[in-house]
Amino acid sequence: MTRLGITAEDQALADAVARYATEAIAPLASDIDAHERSATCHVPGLAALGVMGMNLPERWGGPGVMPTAMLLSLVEISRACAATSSMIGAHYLGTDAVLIGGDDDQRGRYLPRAASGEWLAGFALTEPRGGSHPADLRTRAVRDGDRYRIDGVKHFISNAAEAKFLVVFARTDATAGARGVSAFIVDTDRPGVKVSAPEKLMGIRGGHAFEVAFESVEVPLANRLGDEGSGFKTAMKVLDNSRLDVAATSLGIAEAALAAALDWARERQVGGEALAGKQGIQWMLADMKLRLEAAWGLTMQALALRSAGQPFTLQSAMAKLYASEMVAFVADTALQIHGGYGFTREMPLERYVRDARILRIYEGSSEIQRNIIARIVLG
Ligand SMILES: CC(C)(COP(=O)(O)OP(=O)(O)OC[C@H]1O[C@@H](n2cnc3c(N)ncnc32)[C@H](O)[C@@H]1OP(=O)(O)O)[C@@H](O)C(=O)NCCC(=O)NCCSC(=O)CCS(=O)O
Repeated sequence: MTRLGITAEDQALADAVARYATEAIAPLASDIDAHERSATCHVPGLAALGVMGMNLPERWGGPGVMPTAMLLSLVEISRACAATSSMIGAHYLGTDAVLIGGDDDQRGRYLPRAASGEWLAGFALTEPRGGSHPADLRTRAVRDGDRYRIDGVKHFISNAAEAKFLVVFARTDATAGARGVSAFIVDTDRPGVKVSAPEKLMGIRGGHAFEVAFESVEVPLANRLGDEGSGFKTAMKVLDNSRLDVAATSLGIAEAALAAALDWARERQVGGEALAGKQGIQWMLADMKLRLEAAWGLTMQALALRSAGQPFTLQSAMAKLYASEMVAFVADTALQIHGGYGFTREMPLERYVRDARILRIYEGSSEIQRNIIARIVLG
């Protein structure tokens, strides 16, 4: 379907990613899910297409494309395998943090090798005692001359076991709330970095997430991103971006679920008539399409503002909230249309439903998005 606001160049890139996703990613999606295999097996192929650095400008190793091309690519990847998209999203969280919060020395040391797929990145903000209110985080970074010593525990950190580096948010001032949080690039091979076994997840099972303990981990001053106390704002800016990646994942799963439901409705015969001939099914399909298109609209609006360099916190929160709730409805309704077959693991519908569930939770739950929206509209 033609969408306004997409250039021929963006579309051509997304089409190349779509071909790769269909040929190389989709055939492995069910196996990755069933055996909880890491979706990082796709990193070399994705890097060759420029996807691992699509959030980065050419100067730092990216292909230098607009955010729209990146979003369309994530939609295509999610249509094939949401776990792969989630793994890429976590990589973008880490590299966006270096791009946004770092200086040119840090960008030069880390970003080109992340864009080439040689190094995987992650983003360590969430802690076991809470993820929704990161201003309360307890991980500490204590300065000692030209280095910091980091102690604390982070939870649900995607990519951690395979990441070359994590951007870790830690408290440098115990009394300053959000203004007491600083961000650090931590190489995961530093002594004292301990990564747990992967969590047992309901969905996106190939997007592995871990608890990571930091036990007196020494980090050079040269790896602090920005000034002391600037880490919270860096995290918030990164999350403005990443919530659109979650919207893209939602769109991709929903596109796949709707396509499956349409095929099934056309082919499945009940009482000598295709399901598609029944008004009850038609109304389900109409509601799915309606909500999917509304989510596209909100996402493209947020992207247009982001591309224009304008504030888009509100639009990003609305796109993430609406798209992640939309895909829950679309995936569940697609499964319903498939009846008992949709409930089997022979078909991808149950995977779509499971994969979609996290999208209402991570990178700010639906409730957090509502808080952000309400705060902004109330002024
Ligand atoms: C809901 C929250 C936004 C509320 O935050 P706070 O109330 O604690 O902080 P504020 O007072 O609003 O802001 C403090 C400070 O930061 C500035 N700020 C806030 N938002 C932005 C922004 N979007 N861009 C730039 N700056 C921002 C604000 O102006 C203040 O600055 P001053 O001090 O006044 O100068 C927040 O708690 C929130 O977003 N919570 C959700 C956290 C979340 O999404 N966690 C998920 C982590 S990542 C993940 O889940 C995936 C991990 S992975 O897959 O490995």
